[in-house]
Amino acid sequence: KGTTREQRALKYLKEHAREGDPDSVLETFDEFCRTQEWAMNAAEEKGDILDEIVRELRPTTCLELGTYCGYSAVRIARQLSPSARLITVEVNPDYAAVAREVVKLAGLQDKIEVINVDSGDVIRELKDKYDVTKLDLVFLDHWKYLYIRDIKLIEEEKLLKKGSVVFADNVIIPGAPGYLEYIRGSKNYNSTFYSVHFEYMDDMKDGVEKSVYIGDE
Ligand SMILES: O=C(NCCO)c1cc(-c2ccc(F)cc2)cc(O)c1O
Ligand SMILES: [Mg+2]
Repeated sequence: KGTTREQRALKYLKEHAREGDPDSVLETFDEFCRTQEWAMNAAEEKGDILDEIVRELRPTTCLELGTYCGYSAVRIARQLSPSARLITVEVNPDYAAVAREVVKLAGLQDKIEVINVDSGDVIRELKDKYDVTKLDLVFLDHWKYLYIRDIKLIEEEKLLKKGSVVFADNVIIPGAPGYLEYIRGSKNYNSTFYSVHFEYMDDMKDGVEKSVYIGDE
């Protein structure tokens, strides 16, 4: 076909979603994944939990690791207040290119910055290069073996404050080696596990973990 699944998804969104309408982009993306081709978006059930976290937390500065096509970036940013923003990091250039288009289609390019780098490099630069003081919300959804490395980097950089939320996808499928043990064993977090369906698969169970930072700043 010469096109990638992500490019086919973008084409479908451009043809079927209402431009400038984030809700329409998300609904259309879910429809694509249920009727045309599966994709590793956070999807409806995980998305509803993410929506609730954003509504309750009212974050000013959000960091997402693992943009993919921008589904969860749009999901987060559509509820952000006017001055709030989301920095989303994607190491794969093809995914980042599609994500930028999806963000633009949703009309959220003023709230979302897609950065095509390795998460380990950008976390060290957030304060100096990206003008970040503290992170109110972190969404971990990138390579699963990097969750543990990157949460330790985020702590090392003192980017969390009391009440900051770290939300992790896929803690069951594929699982994030060492992450659950680390975060649940740490006195600096209060963690809650949510049993959810794996994206677009009503007969498969995954899990997400919400951890509230209560440690020293
Ligand atoms: O690797 C993932 N994300 C980082 C790369 O962008 C990822 C993978 C899967 C998945 C895929 C294939 C399968 F068979 C099982 C799990 C699901 C997800 O939600 C994910 O976030
Ligand atoms: Mg995921």
